[in-house]
Amino acid sequence: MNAIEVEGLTRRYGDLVAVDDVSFEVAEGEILGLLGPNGAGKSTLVNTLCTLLRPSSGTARVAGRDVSADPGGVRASIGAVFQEPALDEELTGAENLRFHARLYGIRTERRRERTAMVLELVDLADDADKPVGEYSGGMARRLELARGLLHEPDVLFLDEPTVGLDAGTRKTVREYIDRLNREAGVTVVLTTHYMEEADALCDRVAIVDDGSVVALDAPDALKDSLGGDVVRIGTDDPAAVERAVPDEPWVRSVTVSGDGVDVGVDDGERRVAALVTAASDAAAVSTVSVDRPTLERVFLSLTGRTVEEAADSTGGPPAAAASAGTGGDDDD
Ligand SMILES: Nc1ncnc2c1ncn2[C@@H]1O[C@H](COP(=O)(O)OP(=O)(O)OP(=O)(O)O)[C@@H](O)[C@H]1O
Repeated sequence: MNAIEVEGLTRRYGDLVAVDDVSFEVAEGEILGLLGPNGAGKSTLVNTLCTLLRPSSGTARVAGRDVSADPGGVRASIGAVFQEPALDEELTGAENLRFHARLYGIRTERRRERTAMVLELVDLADDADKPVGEYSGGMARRLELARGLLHEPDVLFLDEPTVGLDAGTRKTVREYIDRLNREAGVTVVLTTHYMEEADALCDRVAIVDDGSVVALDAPDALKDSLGGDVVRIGTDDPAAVERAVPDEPWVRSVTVSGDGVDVGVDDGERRVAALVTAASDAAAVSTVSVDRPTLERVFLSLTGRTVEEAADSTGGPPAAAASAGTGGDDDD
């Protein structure tokens, strides 16, 4: 069964169409990333699936329940971690969880068991009795992930789960998300504007731009759609190197540029030695590099804009967009 089925979903704010006729499915146990610049419509889409916003038109089923007809059923089946932290800093980690468990009507005897289990899952058992005010940003985010799992949801929604964390902590939080998915078997839908996060964590990535899903596939498949890797061979005789490129099925394209030759190949790292050997027989080779396609380049080829330009045009904050634009691990 699919964990999520979205059909023709549209959500407007007045005249503004924030989510525009979107359709997709998420399989049980999958990690789906919604990747796009600030203002693309990711939060609106997630909030609609979480029943915080009503669809303007179209349908969505989450864990087998329709968001419009059975919002209560959807809420009971999902966990959610939003951008704004929602922990009580004066309570300890364990108290925060027990409070949340009561809100969800988890029975007293089960409460203790579930709390211990989720704290273990995010490695916070030893810090359970510290006030959350004394937690680091990464620990607090891990506690939020644990809280989202307390009532054993089928689907966990995470809106920018690592935003505002430093690069090292982001990596750790990602590892926990991966672990929750594998060990708790929960389907995860997360929004992100970090290219490398989508690439590293998600089984499939939906690229969202201007309210639409413009592509949805596994990260490698999205990158492969660009035509593989490019081996760049620097030389002062590009014409000779061009002629020397072997006539093999794995060579997809050969392009001469001013000071070198770009060879499009299926698997750059495996082919680079053969290409350099052939090129060196024909001319002096000065530099060699392998350029792998990135999700950033996928975004550019699909939308004609970089993520940075797209965020500027939708009014997103430039600082966040800039870090997405480089795909780097710099802080927000
Ligand atoms: N409550 C609202 N009222 C009016 N317009 C809104 C509202 N919330 C969002 N929007 C607009 O809808 C569009 C999509 O916003 P949304 O927050 O869903 O994008 P996003 O991709 O999640 O970006 P971010 O990561 O910055 O939250 C934007 O143009 C935004 O300005």
